[in-house]
Amino acid sequence: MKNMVLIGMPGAGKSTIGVVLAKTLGFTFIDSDLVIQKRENRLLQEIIDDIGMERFLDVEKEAVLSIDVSKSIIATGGSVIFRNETMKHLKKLGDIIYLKVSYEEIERRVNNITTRGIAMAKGHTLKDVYDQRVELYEKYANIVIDCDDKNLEEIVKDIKDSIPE
Ligand SMILES: Nc1ncnc2c1ncn2[C@@H]1O[C@H](COP(=O)(O)OP(=O)(O)O)[C@@H](O)[C@H]1O
Ligand SMILES: O=C(O)C1=C[C@@H](OP(=O)(O)O)[C@@H](O)[C@H](O)C1
Ligand SMILES: [Mg+2]
Repeated sequence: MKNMVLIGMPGAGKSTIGVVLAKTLGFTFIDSDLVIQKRENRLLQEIIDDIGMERFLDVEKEAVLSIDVSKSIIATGGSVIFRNETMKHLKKLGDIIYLKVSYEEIERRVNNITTRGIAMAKGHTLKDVYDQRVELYEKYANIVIDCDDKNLEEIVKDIKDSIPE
């Protein structure tokens, strides 16, 4: 059975919503960030600090390519859209669902950009990251869920309602 893949900005809710969605559908939950951390045996921020953004994206790619599952919700990291090969693999696994959240709301939620592990170019602000990524999230998604002003339960319902039969 097909999987559902959640994409979107850091702080969009991929990990928190993904686990609840999986539970209500009877699916398995996978967070690609945890796959990376287990393979590398260290935290995301430590990897990014050590090898830099570009090589982190390759580490992320290899971790995602190792995911071969069915009937699962896959929460990805926000930077997953930067490697086309990574996204091709995820597309093969299932529907790509973009959790769309306004910049203002992301800014409210993400107040630890230097420690929560964001793959961003030197000198870039969170706004630069947002503006650069939005079109990529939209390009790869086949389902877009507007998440502003909605609680977790409402978003889970919207995702379930959006799934093609
Ligand atoms: N719909 C929502 N409304 C308000 N806060 C939310 C919502 N979804 C997630 N959050 C909060 O945003 C933060 C980041 O969520 P997280 O699932 O870690 O995002 P991601 O995995 O996309 O980076 C968490 O503190 C979470 O409680
Ligand atoms: O957006 C990013 O650059 C990243 C987001 C993180 O995941 P979340 O989106 O779950 O925070 C994680 O994959 C990594 O540290 C890079
Ligand atoms: Mg997450």
